[in-house]
Amino acid sequence: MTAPTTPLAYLKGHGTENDFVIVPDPDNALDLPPRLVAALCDRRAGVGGDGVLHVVRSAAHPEARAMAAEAEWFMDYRNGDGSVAEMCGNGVRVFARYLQRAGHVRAGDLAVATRGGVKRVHLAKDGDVTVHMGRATLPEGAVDVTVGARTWPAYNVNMGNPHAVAFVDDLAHAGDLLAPPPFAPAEVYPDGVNVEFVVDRGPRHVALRVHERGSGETRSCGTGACAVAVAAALRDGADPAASGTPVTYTVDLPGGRLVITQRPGGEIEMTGPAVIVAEGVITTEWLETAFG
Ligand SMILES: N[C@@H](CCC[C@H](N)C(=O)O)C(=O)O
Repeated sequence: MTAPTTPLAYLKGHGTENDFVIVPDPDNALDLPPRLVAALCDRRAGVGGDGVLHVVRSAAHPEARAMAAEAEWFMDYRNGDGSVAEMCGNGVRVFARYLQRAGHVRAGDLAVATRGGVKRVHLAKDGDVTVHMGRATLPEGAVDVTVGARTWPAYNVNMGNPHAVAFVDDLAHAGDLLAPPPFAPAEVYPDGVNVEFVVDRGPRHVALRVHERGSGETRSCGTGACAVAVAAALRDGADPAASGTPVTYTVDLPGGRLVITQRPGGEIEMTGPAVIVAEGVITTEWLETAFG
């Protein structure tokens, strides 16, 4: 793998305004060091985005080779600071939309390999995209999240990546979210955590703000919306396994709306939009500066 030194094709996309720089690289020929990812995501000196979707054939990537028989394409997701994350729910929808646009897949059902396992996706040609996100896990142990003088107990929900979900009276209580909200005990999330602040909007309808690990406050987080739906169902005593019926929450985020359904077997589905905004070329001059 080599760091790119010739013009680099990219696209820009978003899902409920969680925005991504998409870098197609089917043969995994590019080295994308954290510094380059962070430079691409820079909103003033780069393209701008909450993260990078590196599009690679599963067979060409050491982390995805074992999934190649099930899913031809691997979403190598990176946060805006260049760090690697296990999963990105909005990213998977945008990734699928890119594959459709590039002619790699048709509308309908497909599979995408991620570090969080293979995700089944249903892709409508001009409509929303549904991702089968798998089951949440609920690691043991109480967690508190603090902003200023306020501290809340949080639900610890893992969607392949870690989330701390705090129900608050007012989304403004989350403050400016310019830094990761402190949590305790520190050892619960040794690799950091995504933190969601949630208010009720009505029956099975919530709204949230999120501070994402590695990206800061974003306009949406798909895994975060799923974690919030799981936490809300626990709080509300809405157990799909016990009732034998699916439980659906509407989740409003600053950048749009996601609909999250938990099936009786625990499987979670997320539905929402996925948009390709632009495509272009990163110049050699800029790449030299980014590596300079
Ligand atoms: N925005 C994503 C989550 C991206 C990864 C997250 N920041 C992490 O580090 O776990 C989503 O839509 O799920």
